[in-house]
Amino acid sequence: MKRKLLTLVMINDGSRVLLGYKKRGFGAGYYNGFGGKVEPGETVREAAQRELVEEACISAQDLQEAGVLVFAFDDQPQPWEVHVFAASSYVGEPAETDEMRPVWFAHEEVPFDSMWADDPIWYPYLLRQEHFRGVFAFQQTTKLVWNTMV
Ligand SMILES: CN1CCN(c2cc(NC3CC3)nc(N)n2)CC1
Repeated sequence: MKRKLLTLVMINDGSRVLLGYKKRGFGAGYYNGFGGKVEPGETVREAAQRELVEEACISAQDLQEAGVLVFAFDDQPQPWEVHVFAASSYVGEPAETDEMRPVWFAHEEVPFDSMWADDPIWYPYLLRQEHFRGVFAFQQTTKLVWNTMV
């Protein structure tokens, strides 16, 4: 089955991670990395870079593939395939946009209670810079019901 391709960029400077407070739309009220849809005619990597500029006004210099997250929802047939990238250096200064308010968090202070339920499961791999692949099933797109990290 064709999957919906999405991107997520995590800026990790080794001791802190830059998260965006989502001000509206899907996931509003949660902290997350920066990302969005892959448009026709662009690669996943190009889409990741574009969304980072649009949402946080910075351009990553050392974007690396960090992992892939697949989400199956019980209220929609098409699974999501989220390509997660990590970067430690960027050009520009993180700035608030209509979508996102950028905030730095120490690795030990990541606000998981204001984030998607899958995040605590894969962040440890991200912070240890180990490539991860996870498959998640969500009920009513809010309650994580099952997960396997492969
Ligand atoms: C533009 N994308 C949307 C999806 N997204 C997600 C999703 C997610 N869980 C899924 C149950 C929703 N968990 C994180 N951390 N990010 C990344 C950005």
